[in-house]
Amino acid sequence: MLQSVNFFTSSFSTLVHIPKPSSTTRPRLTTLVTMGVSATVLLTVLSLLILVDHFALNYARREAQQRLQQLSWQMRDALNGAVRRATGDVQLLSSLPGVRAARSPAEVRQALESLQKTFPDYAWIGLVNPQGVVVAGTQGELEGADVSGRSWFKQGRRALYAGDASSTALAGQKPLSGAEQWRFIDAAGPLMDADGNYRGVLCVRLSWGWMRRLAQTMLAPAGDQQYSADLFVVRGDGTVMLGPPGSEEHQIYSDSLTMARGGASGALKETWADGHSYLTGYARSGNPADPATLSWAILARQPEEQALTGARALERQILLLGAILGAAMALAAAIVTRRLTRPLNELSHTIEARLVTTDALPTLPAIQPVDTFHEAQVLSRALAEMLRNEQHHLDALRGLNEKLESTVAERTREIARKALQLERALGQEQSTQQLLQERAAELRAILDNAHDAFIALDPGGVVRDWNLQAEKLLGWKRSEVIGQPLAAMMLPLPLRRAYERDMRQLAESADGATTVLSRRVELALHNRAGQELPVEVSLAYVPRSSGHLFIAFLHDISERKQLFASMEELALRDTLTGLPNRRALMKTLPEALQRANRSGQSCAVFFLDLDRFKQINDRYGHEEGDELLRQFAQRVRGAVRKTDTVGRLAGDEFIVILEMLANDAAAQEAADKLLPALRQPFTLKTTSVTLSASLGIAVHHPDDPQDIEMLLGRADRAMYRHKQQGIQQRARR
Ligand SMILES: Nc1nc2c(ncn2[C@@H]2O[C@H](COP(=O)(O)OP(=O)(O)OP(=O)(O)O)[C@@H](O)[C@H]2O)c(=O)[nH]1
Repeated sequence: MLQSVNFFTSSFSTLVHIPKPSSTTRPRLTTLVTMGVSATVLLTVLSLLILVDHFALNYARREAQQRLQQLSWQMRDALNGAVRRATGDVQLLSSLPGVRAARSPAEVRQALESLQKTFPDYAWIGLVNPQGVVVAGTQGELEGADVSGRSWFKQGRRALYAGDASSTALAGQKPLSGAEQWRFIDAAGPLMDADGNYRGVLCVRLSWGWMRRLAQTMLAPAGDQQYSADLFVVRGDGTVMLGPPGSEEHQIYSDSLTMARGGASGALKETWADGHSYLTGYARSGNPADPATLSWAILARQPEEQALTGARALERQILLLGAILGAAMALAAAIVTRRLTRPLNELSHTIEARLVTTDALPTLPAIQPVDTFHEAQVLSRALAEMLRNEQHHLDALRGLNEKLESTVAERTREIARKALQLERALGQEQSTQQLLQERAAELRAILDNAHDAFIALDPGGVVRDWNLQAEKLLGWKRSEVIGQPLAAMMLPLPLRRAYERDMRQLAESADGATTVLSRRVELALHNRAGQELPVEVSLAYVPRSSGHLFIAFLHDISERKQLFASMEELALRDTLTGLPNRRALMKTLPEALQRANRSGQSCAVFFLDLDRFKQINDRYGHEEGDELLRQFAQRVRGAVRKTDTVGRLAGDEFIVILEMLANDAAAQEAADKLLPALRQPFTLKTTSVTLSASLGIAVHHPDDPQDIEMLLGRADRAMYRHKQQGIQQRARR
């Protein structure tokens, strides 16, 4: 039963299609807007931070690299300047008359020492004679020493030369005053007299301490503020000449070194052998083609993290500032949003309050307009208008509801009626179903007890049903054949093809089905043992919704066939003598003629007729006559070959068919043998008789026409002539 619906028990929210607000699951507009604005502000600040951070770091890195590059250039220029000054001083000395035309070593020494005073970092200045022995040296050092093996002496003989002197080169000699750790820069050049004659080699030895001080000055330009960078001066073989503690006298490898050696200058970021990342400025001093210069690499490096210290500090400041700014903006957004959405909130609260209080009231409460800003004003007025409309609709719906209730009641009664009808129909359906089941059981029983075998086939020739009689007749159990193709199981091969063709035709044409199905056909099937079984089949066609069905009743006709065969046998036998009768002879004789034609060997027909047989009948009675006929037949049968045919034509007339004759005379020979045998006495029941028979011969040659009437006629006429001769002979006697 359907329940009627009262619209006026449902709530106002249902009528105006506004679902009741769920404050626990749905966030308020204020919250959403505040969260949205805050998230936007935070995202903006964060993006700005990332961008500023990225650009600040890149800028700081570039700045640091430029500083380091400039540092390497300054060091390079300082080294070049020092070497130029030393070689220039060698040239200056060689041009001084006090040196070129000195009369004593003391005079030379004086000139040398006055030069040393102008630049205290000259550790030693000396003049060497052409043999390589120091003639004069500042403070008398090394005078008399043999320096012919030194590079600067060998190179300085030919042209201006600059090179470094290691401690090993001075091994075994006392260190020069002011020298630092046995390391110097040597500048040497030839000394020529006024006439251009070679007078020896001048050497200026620059202390390494000068270079170290220069490096310190560069790294601490303001004196108290140390620039946290390392300076490397690297000789051509990669050995550090000047560098941070622990690196000197060791070889280094880096990309910047390779670049500097190639003559390039610049700055890059690279990882050094200690695994740290450095920014490195690089440059090369001197010129490899000029022996008066030092072609060394100058590297200025700074750990990347140190180079970016300032940028990192800026990064932290921006982060802090951004966080404060973001929080402030989010707070501001929340305040502004709250103020903006306040009218909407008021409207929402008003509606919620109405929704809660007016559920069961027939009249809807009014909505007060909100005038705070335009959109809220429009919204509140629209809602108020909508509510007025809804009130009209409510009134209309009330009327409709009353109509609907009566309609629903009517429909409910209608449905109850239909349900009752359906129930009855179902009851009928059940009884029909039961009837059908009973019919099916009856049919099954009929089929199983039927005298004939029953087989049902689907359109594909597959067995669908098989009764008990079919099991007995053909040998297969029902369970074995259901679902199997019939033809493959029990039809001989030639029949199977015809069967399949017929099945196809039946399946394709309904007309074909009726023509085939209206007939009874005899078939020879194979049973389970493989024996041939003659059956008479009557077919029926059962159309169904899901594919038609062929049903066949098979009747065993073995007995009928045997009876028919024995009747046919009887019809061809003479009942008195047991010999083939006239009908049989009329079938046998054409076959014998055909065989003669095929084999090419003649055959012959004897026409035999008993002489005066009527008298036997008349004198001794018919029974004795019959007996005589029987014995006569046996005697003829015994006097010819087994392959020859002996038959009784009628009364006392007999026919003998002789086949496979070697020649025409053979027939006569057979007759000559037969006739004497027939003249022997016949012992009957009451008496013994002797008689004769007349015999006519007709020979059929292979090429003769196949005319049995003509052949029998010839034999008959010959017999007649023979009989006439017999009569005449008896008359003469
Ligand atoms: N007992 C007996 N007699 C038969 C049978 N069929 C025919 N006959 C008799 O055989 C006799 C045949 O006689 P015919 O054909 O006149 O000739 P026939 O007496 O032998 O004289 P010819 O042939 O001229 O020598 C008839 O009297 C028939 O009744 C039979 O089945 N049994």
